[in-house]
Amino acid sequence: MFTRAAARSLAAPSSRLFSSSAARLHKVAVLGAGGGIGQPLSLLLKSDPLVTSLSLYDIRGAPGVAADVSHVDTGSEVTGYAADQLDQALEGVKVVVIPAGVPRKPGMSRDDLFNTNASIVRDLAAAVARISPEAHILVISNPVNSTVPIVAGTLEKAGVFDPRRVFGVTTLDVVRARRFLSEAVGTSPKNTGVTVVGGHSGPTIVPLLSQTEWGKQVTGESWKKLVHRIQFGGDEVVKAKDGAGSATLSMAYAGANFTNHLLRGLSGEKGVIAPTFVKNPLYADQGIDFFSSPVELGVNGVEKIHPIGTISADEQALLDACLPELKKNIEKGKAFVA
Ligand SMILES: NC(=O)c1ccc[n+]([C@@H]2O[C@H](COP(=O)([O-])OP(=O)(O)OC[C@H]3O[C@@H](n4cnc5c(N)ncnc54)[C@H](O)[C@@H]3O)[C@@H](O)[C@H]2O)c1
Ligand SMILES: O=C(O)C[C@H](O)C(=O)O
Repeated sequence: MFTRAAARSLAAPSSRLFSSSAARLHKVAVLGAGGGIGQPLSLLLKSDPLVTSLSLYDIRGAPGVAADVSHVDTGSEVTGYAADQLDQALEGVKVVVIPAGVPRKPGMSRDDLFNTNASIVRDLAAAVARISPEAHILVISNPVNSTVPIVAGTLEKAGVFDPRRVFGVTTLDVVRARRFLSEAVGTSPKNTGVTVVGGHSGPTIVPLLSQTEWGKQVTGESWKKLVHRIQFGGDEVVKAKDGAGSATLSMAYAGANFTNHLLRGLSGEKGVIAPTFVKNPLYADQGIDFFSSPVELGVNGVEKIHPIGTISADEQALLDACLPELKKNIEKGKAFVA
């Protein structure tokens, strides 16, 4: 289960950022570094002492972002790569974070992004398979429920898929759940752990509020409203940005946080647990072989997938609504690669 200690560490990346563990070399690439997420994410990764080298790639603007970020006074080297330099950008990388692709506008679902983003993600994954087949890939581009199976399928076709090394970044759902629950019950988000399982879109986002002492305090209509806000927090931002895109700054925070967790696991730290959307046996017997649940991260990536634990009848109903939608999204991604 997602322990309270692990929950606390998820909310406190900055305190961890400067308490380095093992001195390993971690070259991290950001593909889509010139974008709304890519730029602040690159800045946050430059501040992470576990990142020793940062490789920034985009079809436009990455060398400029790299020049800017490289002046920040931390130890890592930063290099920017132009559109025709993808292969160079991927040389020797340990971790590849992918926020490349188009964001939503009001009125769109994440699935509406599929037609554009599926091929972007597939082509980037194919390049990773060729140049750095042992890299860990963190997928941010939406729709995550489909883009992760696309990345996995692309690596599989290239003969280099290792389920321990492909992750859908669902951390923003956890970040929102902690923030919104802490607002509702008057606690500090740092002490308000929440496990969120399932996928990353509306009804596939399943917060397990009953598993915490604070979450249990929220019942009836308040529970329904809180769950709705966690599931549809992305829409709140899309609406407020009014055509200028979706969450970028909170996503960069969440993406840097999850990357830090992975790097800590890769560095040999024990007990690093975070929910993430991975190849997952929990519901595989129902044809759902990707699922987000608390995952222990270790020197090889996914070390152990934890079960979701005891849930309430209301949460079971959320899960029942999640699974068929998730299955459809996963199958769509797989069919695209096939
Ligand atoms: N997982 C999550 O929780 C989460 C949260 C927020 C946004 N997102 C998703 O992240 C993606 C990016 O959002 P954004 O707001 O940064 O968009 P953006 O348009 O601001 O930036 C996207 C960047 O990707 C680049 N790009 C496009 N094709 C590329 C390619 N083939 N190779 C490299 N770079 C390429 C663009 O040039 C651009 O700089 C969207 O799909 C969005 O839906 C996911
Ligand atoms: O809502 C979006 O489209 C972006 C992202 O998935 C989010 O949850 O903010």
